[in-house]
Amino acid sequence: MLELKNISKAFNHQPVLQDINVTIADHQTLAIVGPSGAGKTTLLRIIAGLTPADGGEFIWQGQPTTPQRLRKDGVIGVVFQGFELFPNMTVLKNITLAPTLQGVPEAEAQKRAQDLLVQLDLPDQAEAYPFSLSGGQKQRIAIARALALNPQILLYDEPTSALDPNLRHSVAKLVNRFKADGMTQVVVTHDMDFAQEVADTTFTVSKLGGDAQ
Ligand SMILES: Nc1ncnc2c1ncn2[C@@H]1O[C@H](COP(=O)(O)OP(=O)(O)OP(=O)(O)O)[C@@H](O)[C@H]1O
Repeated sequence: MLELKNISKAFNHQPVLQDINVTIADHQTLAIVGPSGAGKTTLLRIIAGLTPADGGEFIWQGQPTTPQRLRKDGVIGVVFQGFELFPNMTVLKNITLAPTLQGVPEAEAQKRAQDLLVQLDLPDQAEAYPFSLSGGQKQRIAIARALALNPQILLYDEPTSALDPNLRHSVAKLVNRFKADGMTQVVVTHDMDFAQEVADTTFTVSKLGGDAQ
């Protein structure tokens, strides 16, 4: 369980998040929803250790921690909204790069990547480059890349927004399949139908400080 207590964040003295208290329960899916500009992505980036909070506490399995430490320890994996695959690398290399940089032997990283590709229904794409893949395939590669580091919490930023609307249900099925396998997941989304399909708990971020300038 990861607890966030009194998390706050401002950009240019404009408060975006104030006193956010939310618990990410083990083996469940938390949906973070709220209006555009409310700070959903900012909250996800704070949890991922990509944006520092201005204040607040993080408690992981009962112990105080920081998101930067969780990220360093491989607790958290992130699937970015635009997938952010490396365009000059094959699918296989996209998935094995981070584990090999962390010292996992190449052969072992490749074996895990191949297993993930099978699991995600992309067994024949290992040597393909991202440009040749559909949006749905790119997303599954981005998920495989995040899973390659064996995270305990998987975060997704707007997983349906870059996809054809009719893929929404297949993404929801995937998220629910991971949950059945015991994964803890956090999904930032503005898509309430999607949130309803996947979430055990929904956390609404309210808009502070008016519209972005
Ligand atoms: N790096 C930054 N520098 C300055 N302002 C930022 C930065 N990142 C986000 N903001 C501002 O913080 C506010 C919240 O942005 P954020 O992207 O977290 O909202 P969101 O709820 O995810 O919105 P959307 O649903 O439109 O993606 C916005 O006003 C945005 O302009």
